[in-house]
Amino acid sequence: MKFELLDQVRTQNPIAFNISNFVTVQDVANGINAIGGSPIMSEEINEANAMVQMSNSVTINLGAFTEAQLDQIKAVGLAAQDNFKPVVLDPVAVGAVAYRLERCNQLLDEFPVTVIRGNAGEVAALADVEWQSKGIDAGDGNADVVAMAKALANKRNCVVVLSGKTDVITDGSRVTQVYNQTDLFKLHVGSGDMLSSTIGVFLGTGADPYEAAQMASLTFAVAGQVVANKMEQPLAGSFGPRLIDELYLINKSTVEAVGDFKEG
Ligand SMILES: Nc1ncnc2c1ncn2[C@@H]1O[C@H](COP(=O)(O)OP(=O)(O)OP(=O)(O)O)[C@@H](O)[C@H]1O
Ligand SMILES: Cc1ncsc1CCO
Ligand SMILES: [Mg+2]
Repeated sequence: MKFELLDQVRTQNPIAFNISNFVTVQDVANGINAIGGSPIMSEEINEANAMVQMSNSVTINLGAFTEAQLDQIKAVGLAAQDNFKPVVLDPVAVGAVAYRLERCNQLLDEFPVTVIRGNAGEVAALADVEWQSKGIDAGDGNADVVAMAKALANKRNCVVVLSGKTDVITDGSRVTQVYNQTDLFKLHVGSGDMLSSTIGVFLGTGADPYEAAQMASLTFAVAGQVVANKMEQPLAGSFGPRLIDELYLINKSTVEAVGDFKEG
């Protein structure tokens, strides 16, 4: 685990370009700022090239895209490819809506992505594995989550972060599992979006994508667990702002001390 990547994020303050969704954009922007990145959002195709060129990474969240916006998303993806900028893709609810799955797979055919971050239902859908997704949530299934994360990583030649009670990070051969967690993540809509954009910030340091995804996932999970442990009462409404505070306060020593993971 490259714990020092957290310090690198703070020193470099990478510009993290996000195509976000209107539901969670504020939490995503503040989360990026708190961990040490510099967020910028845009939905305008005419500035797609400029946005990508000035940014250190791109995070594409498919939470609430429209058909019209797909042209911008494709332009951004192709610009990232041309400019060697890492891309995180968050395939929101592709396991629950066939239209989303079709458009997401089309995008993945059109440009390469560095990391796909989704819940089990989303990863299953992209890996063609049987699973019962539920809206934006993971839903239920019996498939082996490590196997399907690896299958997707190999299919799309990228790193996959499959989030859940345990987070699975894989490049198709290596697998890391992060055990830190709190149920409060599930009560805060957009925890997953924030995890994806946090991965984008770590990728913006120029670090190896697998190592960046590992350390971003561990830092985010530890931050949530630290907040939950400090809360007098586990309340959904105050978890969100306190998570942003902890993303600001968290340091390498805390992640090293509290981090609970297995690398393989
Ligand atoms: N069952 C669970 N118990 C504890 N933590 C969880 C659980 N499921 C997910 N998490 C944590 O919640 C965070 C967000 O992951 P999740 O899988 O909920 O993403 P998501 O479904 O895309 O969320 P959202 O739609 O709210 O953005 C991750 O840090 C993950 O570790
Ligand atoms: C609730 C919701 N609907 C579309 S995106 C989103 C936020 C979680 O990604
Ligand atoms: Mg999600």
